[in-house]
Formats: sequence, C-alpha cells, structure tokens
Amino acid sequence: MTEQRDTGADADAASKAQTLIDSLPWLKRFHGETIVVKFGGNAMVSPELQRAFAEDMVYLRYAGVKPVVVHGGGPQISSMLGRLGIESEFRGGYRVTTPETMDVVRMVLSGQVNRELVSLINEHGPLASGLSGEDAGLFTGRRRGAVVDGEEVDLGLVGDVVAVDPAPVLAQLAAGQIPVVSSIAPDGDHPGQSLNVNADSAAASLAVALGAAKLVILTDVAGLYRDWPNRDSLVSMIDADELAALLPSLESGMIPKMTACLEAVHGGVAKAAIIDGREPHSILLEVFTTQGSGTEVVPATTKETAA
Ligand SMILES: Nc1ncnc2c1ncn2[C@@H]1O[C@H](COP(=O)(O)OP(=O)(O)O)[C@@H](O)[C@H]1O
Ligand SMILES: CC(=O)N[C@@H](CCC(=O)OP(=O)(O)O)C(=O)O
Repeated sequence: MTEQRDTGADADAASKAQTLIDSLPWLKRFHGETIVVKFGGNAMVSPELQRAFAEDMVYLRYAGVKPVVVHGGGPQISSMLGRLGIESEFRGGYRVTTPETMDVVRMVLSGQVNRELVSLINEHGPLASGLSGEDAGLFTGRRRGAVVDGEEVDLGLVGDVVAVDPAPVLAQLAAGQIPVVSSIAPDGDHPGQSLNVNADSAAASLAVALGAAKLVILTDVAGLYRDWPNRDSLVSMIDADELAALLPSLESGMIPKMTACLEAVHGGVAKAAIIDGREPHSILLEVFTTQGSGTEVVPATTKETAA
C-alpha cells in the first residue's frame, strides 16, 4: 500500500489531534468490551449508509471493542412481500406473520440482508461471519401476541427470545470475528417451526446474555421524541423508570425499540442508546465522544451521574 502524507499547512491539525485525544477515555472504557449494535431496516436502505456502517464496525473492532451486529430488515421484507403480491400488516409495531410470510422473512433476513452486511464488512478483511438465531441453539423463541387498544391480538408466527445460548457468538468473538446475527428464532414449543422476532428485541436479549457494556440501536429518526411528532421534544437521556411510564403512550416502531432498551438495562446492560442511523458514522460519535448522540436509556438510579 502506498501511503501518502499530507505535509501542507493544516489549520485544522490541532483540532483533529484534539478530537482523537478526546476519544481516549472512551477507548479505555470500551476496550475489550462487547457492544451490541442493532442496524435497523429503515437506516440501512441506502448503499452509502450500509457501507459507512460496515466501516464503523471494522473501526470499532480495530479500536479494541467487540461489536456484535443484530440486524433488522423490515422495509426489505415488505418490499419482497410486495413483489410477491403478499400484503404487509403491522399490529402494535410487529408484523403479522403467516406461514407464507415467515418463509419470506427468513429468506430476506438470513439470505439477503445478513449476506449483504457480512460481505460489506469483509471488504475490509476476513472479519465478519453471519449467524441466524436458528444456528447452534443461539436463540430459543416463544410465540407472543400484542395488546392493541387494550385488546390482545394474534400476530401469528411472531415470537420473543426466551433463551439465549451465546456460545456461537462467543466463539466468533474469541476468533476476532464480528458476528452478524439475524433475528429468527426456533419455536421452543414447536420443533421445526421458526418465529419472526423483532430485531430490536432480539438485540436486547443478546446484549443481556453477552453481558454487553452497551446496546446501540440505529434507526431513521434522531432518537426518542417524548411528544411525537413534535421535533422539539427529543429526549437526550431517560432512566428506566421514566421510560416505563412513557411506554404506554408510544406508537408503532418505537414500542419494540424502547421495550428493548428497557429489557437491556433491566438485564444489566449499563446503557442503551437509540441513535440516528441516517447520519453516517453516528455510532462512532455515540461510542467515542462525551456528547454521544440520540437518546440514552440508563438504569433508574444512575441518570444523575451518567456520562
Ligand atoms: N415517540 C417517537 N419518537 C421517535 N419515533 C417515533 C415515535 N413514535 C413513533 N415513531 C416512529 O418510529 C419509527 C422508527 O421505528 P421503525 O420504523 O420500526 O424503525 P427501524 O426500521 O429502524 O426498526 C420512526 O421513523 C417514527 O416514524
Ligand atoms: C415481528 C416483526 O415485526 N419482525 C420484524 C423483523 C425485522 C425487523 O425487526 O426489522 P427492522 O429492525 O428493520 O424493523 C419484521 O418482520 O419486520
């Protein structure tokens, strides 16, 4: 590789050096730690954003962090269902999943989105390996419904992760790999049946099982708005108790996302953040700067002291 040095006058040199040195406390904080990153379908629709995301995962890995990717693919699933003439229906933020829809969910998440992310990361070296929650006992699922307007609704083949065996992910991390996980789980009650798990929820379960230092969820908004869609109501930090109280008033896609953040911090993950995946490299700012970005969820007792 031919290396080029910029030897010209650089008025920004001091500020570039300052930016690098400002990241030192965060490099120390997260060195050797696991960070679970959920890459959402709406934040991954552009090839440029996917490419920037792959760079960020490689950057984290070389910075000594252990990133674990859990990806969604809702828009990609809806697009494929549309091409096949199958309608998409969401209730309470979850996709109503018939057996026919489940086949498409599995094909798109494990066969398309997972492969694309793995190959983008591997453009930087042989770093990423794909996994599905169905592989090597990683996830066990159980069917769930949803409560919409006070009524329980049947979502079909939709599940929660009720058990995680982190061994296949830990093996990849021990080998210096970046695991890339799709959110499908075998149904523990019905062998041979697969369940469609919301990717935010799968990421939270995995973060808890891995004892991750942080869960970061990338999406297509700047973070959680207390009074959606009032753009002046962005929440920069919220504790678990406040979030639990706010949860019943939330709508659509934010319900699984904020439920996932709560599950993560209740399960011992010190911080969960919702950040804007439309901003290239927003995750580097979240991990390596004091200001962070988006909305941070912290355990109930730590809001006063959280950095
Ligand atoms: N209180 C809220 N704050 C932020 N976004 C909200 C809120 N309520 C609903 N939303 C919607 O949730 C969407 C994010 O959820 P979703 O589309 O499922 O994202 P992803 O594909 O990243 O998982 C936002 O684009 C926004 O339209
Ligand atoms: C049950 C359920 O809703 N599953 C999601 C799984 C994918 C996902 O969560 O994708 P995003 O993160 O892009 O929303 C779905 O079928 O769309």
